Amino acid sequence: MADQYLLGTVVASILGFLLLFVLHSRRRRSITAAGQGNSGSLLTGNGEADVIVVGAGVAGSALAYTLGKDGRRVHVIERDLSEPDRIVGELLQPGGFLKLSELGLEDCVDEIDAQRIVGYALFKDGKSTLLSYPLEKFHADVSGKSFHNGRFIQRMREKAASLPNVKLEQGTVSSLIAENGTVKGVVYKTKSGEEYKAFAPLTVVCDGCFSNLRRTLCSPKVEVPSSFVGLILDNCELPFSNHGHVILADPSPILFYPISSTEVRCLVDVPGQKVPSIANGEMANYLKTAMAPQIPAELRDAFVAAVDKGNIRTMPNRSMPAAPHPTPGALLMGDAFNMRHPITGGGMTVALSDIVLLRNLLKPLPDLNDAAFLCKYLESFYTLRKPVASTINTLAGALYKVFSASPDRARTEMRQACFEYLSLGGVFSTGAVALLSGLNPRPLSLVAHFFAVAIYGVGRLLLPFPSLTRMWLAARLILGASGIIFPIIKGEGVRQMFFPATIPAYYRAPANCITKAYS
Ligand SMILES: Cc1cc2nc3c(=O)[nH]c(=O)nc-3n(C[C@H](O)[C@H](O)[C@H](O)COP(=O)(O)OP(=O)(O)OC[C@H]3O[C@@H](n4cnc5c(N)ncnc54)[C@H](O)[C@@H]3O)c2cc1C
Repeated sequence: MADQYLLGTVVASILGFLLLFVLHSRRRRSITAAGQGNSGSLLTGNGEADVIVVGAGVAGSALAYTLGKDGRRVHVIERDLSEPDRIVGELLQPGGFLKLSELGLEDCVDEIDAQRIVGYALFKDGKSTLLSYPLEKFHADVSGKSFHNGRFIQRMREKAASLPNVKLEQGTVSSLIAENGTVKGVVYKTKSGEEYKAFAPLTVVCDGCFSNLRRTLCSPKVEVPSSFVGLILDNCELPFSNHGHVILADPSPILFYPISSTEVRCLVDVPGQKVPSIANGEMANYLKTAMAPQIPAELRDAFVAAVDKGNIRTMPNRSMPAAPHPTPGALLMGDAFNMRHPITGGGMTVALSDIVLLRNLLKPLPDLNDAAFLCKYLESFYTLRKPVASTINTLAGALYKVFSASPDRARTEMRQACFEYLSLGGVFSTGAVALLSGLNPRPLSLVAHFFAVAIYGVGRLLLPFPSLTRMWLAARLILGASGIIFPIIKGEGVRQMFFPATIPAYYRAPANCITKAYS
């Protein structure tokens, strides 16, 4: 009897101990309220987060919020949680704002002194033309938004971190953890130098244009056609308020747009891989002697004052077509995945559009644990994103070339034709601006407008009296236009860009896919 009593006590103690242990470890596993910079040790061990997001820039913070809102447990690891101060991502196109709204993040442009942008003013050889975004069909709030990039990102980080199932932690991810070709998580270091591992069924790498982690997940073919040199003009009035300003300068364009109620961002494009040195004054000299004379008179003094003030920043303009290696357990997003020349300010629109698509694809999945299935399932993501992403990418590459000066006479004619075509107004400018703004990113419309510009250029050359020289120039113009656009389209993938209908229905319909996979 005493033995039975003793045995009962031991069994009860063991059960009690096990129960306490389970309860304790469950509490440890729950993801802590975000934004507190909690120790990463809470999240080591498989299955404790559903998704790890590397990088909380534009893409990472928007993704963390949207997946968190859908009930996923998200662990975001960001190298630096302080407010970024950079010259990138300061003008969100109206199409990007619509995507931001779809994600429920539209209030992130509130209270940051963001400016409403309703179109562009294009300047060439002392003439200007206004190109309005076709916003008539949209709610009054919809427009382009320009702001300090860091303020916008902090708002999105705060919003993601306000969800109880999102943990936002400061740390630098050094590598992905892979087992038998499947990514299981990441290794990261905190600010104090401690190294941790975090595991999740899905790791989304959003570590931006200088990504160190993308190498195993894609074949990066990065090109750097030019750099932007950034200045801030204080307390100056733009010739056309609430408009982005594009100056078709020589050798390449200069942009102006407001980023707050008192500041105007100026980005001067410098072609090639190298920029004049800022340290020895070469840059200031270049800006004042070569660029300032090409700037509209209303802005020149403020431009020179900004150069003299000395806060000159540079950033390489990179382009990289998306070339993923679909890998179980991991995905690339944002600039780590795909880049285009920033002349059209399309990067954030593509990133946000990709996030909306990914969110929609993941929504019906009850869990993300079957890495092989998820990887196969998400192959559709790469195809479905093409019409939007490739249109914006192709337009950026093509417009940068057309807007840049060239010693080639045919290219000079194409540049002039483009300015005049856009100045025609009506369907000619609206169609092109609808593409640029991300409001109607359709590949066929892009090709139609591009060749309409070329044909307009041919008309300028041949009418009213064609000569042999002009006919030859017109032929070269058409060849030059084809030489600009077709290689970019080829890089983007012709079939996926123009024939998305050829995607097997299996991939296009998440619901079918799940029924199939789980039946
Ligand atoms: C000069 C220039 C101007 C531009 N202007 C515009 C514009 O006006 N409009 C527009 O739409 N687009 C613009 N773009 C493009 C736009 O900036 C990008 O498309 C956008 O910022 C991409 O977002 P992202 O989240 O991928 O990268 P980012 O916003 O750069 O975020 C990457 C994040 O990852 C973090 N990170 C990096 N490595 C690690 C690591 N190892 N571990 C943890 N965290 C890490 C970084 O700290 C950063 O916070 C511009 C680009 C350039 C170069």
